[in-house]
Amino acid sequence: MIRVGQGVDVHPFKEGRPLVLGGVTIPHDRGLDGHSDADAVIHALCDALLGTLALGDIGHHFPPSDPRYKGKDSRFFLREVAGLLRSRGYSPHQVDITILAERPRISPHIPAMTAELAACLGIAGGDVSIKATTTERMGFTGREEGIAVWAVATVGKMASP
Ligand SMILES: Nc1ccn([C@@H]2O[C@H](COP(=O)(O)O)[C@@H](O)[C@H]2O)c(=O)n1
Ligand SMILES: C[C@@]1(CO)OP(=O)(O)OP(=O)(O)OC[C@H]1O
Repeated sequence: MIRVGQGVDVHPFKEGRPLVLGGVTIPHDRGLDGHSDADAVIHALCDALLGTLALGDIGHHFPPSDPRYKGKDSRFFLREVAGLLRSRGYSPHQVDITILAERPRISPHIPAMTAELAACLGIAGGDVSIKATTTERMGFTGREEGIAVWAVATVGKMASP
């Protein structure tokens, strides 16, 4: 049986922090603020994956009040979420992600991000779709106050051993 989940994450820009998206550090004059490395791509994807089995959200599993997650590489959260799904008999099948950002240009980094996410999830690169769009200078992303990410994921029941 196939199940579907969706997730959204938003982080504000902050000067003096690296910009990490999809497990990749992207050259830019500022990064995203957050308790972890603030990788909004991975956070939205974790929420989509958790949504497939109605398992709550990333903050429920990895509370921002927990000092263990301060500055944490978000690939850790993604691997943990994939493991949680597998422990319940489901594996990630396919993900589709849209990044809303006026700047920087995301498209040159999509191949590296795709490889990172596929490796964390144990799926083929062809099952990871990442897209980017500006919001034509409108709204908080258009004013470059932050970045927003939407993600959809499907998971499937694993064959019994
Ligand atoms: N931060 C971004 C935003 C967009 N792109 C790429 O540019 C194309 C055109 O974007 P529009 O917002 O004008 O539709 C889009 O198809 C993306 O491939 C990008 O790389 N980085
Ligand atoms: C990732 C966590 C980890 O403490 O913190 P943040 O980096 O602030 O990111 P957010 O998207 O607010 O999700 C909540 C937390 O799980």
